[in-house]
Amino acid sequence: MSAKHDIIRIAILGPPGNGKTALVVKTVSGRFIWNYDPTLEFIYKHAMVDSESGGESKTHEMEILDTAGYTSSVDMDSVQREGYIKWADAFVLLYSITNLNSFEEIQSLRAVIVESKKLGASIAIVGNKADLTHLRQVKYEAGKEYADEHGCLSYEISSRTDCQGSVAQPFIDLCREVKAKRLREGVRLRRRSSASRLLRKLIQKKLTM
Ligand SMILES: Nc1nc2c(ncn2[C@@H]2O[C@H](COP(=O)(O)OP(=O)(O)OP(=O)(O)O)[C@@H](O)[C@H]2O)c(=O)[nH]1
Repeated sequence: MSAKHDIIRIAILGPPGNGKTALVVKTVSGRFIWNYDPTLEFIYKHAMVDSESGGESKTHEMEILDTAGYTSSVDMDSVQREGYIKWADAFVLLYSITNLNSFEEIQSLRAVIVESKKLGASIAIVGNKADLTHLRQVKYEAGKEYADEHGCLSYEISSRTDCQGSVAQPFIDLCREVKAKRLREGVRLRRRSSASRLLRKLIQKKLTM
């Protein structure tokens, strides 16, 4: 069993009806389901094999929170939203390419997350329902440009038709990013504590001279 700090917590946020539950169900079970209870909120525990991570395959253990049952980020209880943001290491902000409002909505959500997560959040901007191109309201370039501009990962997916496993990619990439950040942070903290140990020794030496 892995240590608790190896588990990556990912919250899926976004306005309703754009496929948060469909995405998480597809990712963890490989199945697409048409109808869900919109008021349910779940945490799914999942392990995902990452075969491209540095040659040998690695497993990412994650908890995925499917948030549900609110009508917009403005309506979402701010305490509840703060709770989600505090809980998560990384975020999937999900909009539908067929719904321009949903794209605007996730931009407000990103701003709230960035404001709250002082240490920097790992965020994937994900456009769902890519199978419905005839109903497209958000251009591929618009999603990509927005994500690039704000240092986020970006994807277009279809939870319905995906059969290549690409719905899993945002989760794998977020896990890689969070693990790399933790590694860098660990090295920085170790460096800082050995530097302060050295400083303490020098001061002690000076005092005893
Ligand atoms: N065509 C198509 N339909 C999708 C896709 N993903 C989800 N849907 C449909 O969109 C509707 C809403 O999906 P949900 O997964 O319930 O959306 P949600 O964001 O979880 O909604 P709330 O739980 O109300 O917040 C359902 O009818 C899904 O079947 C997709 O990639 N393509």
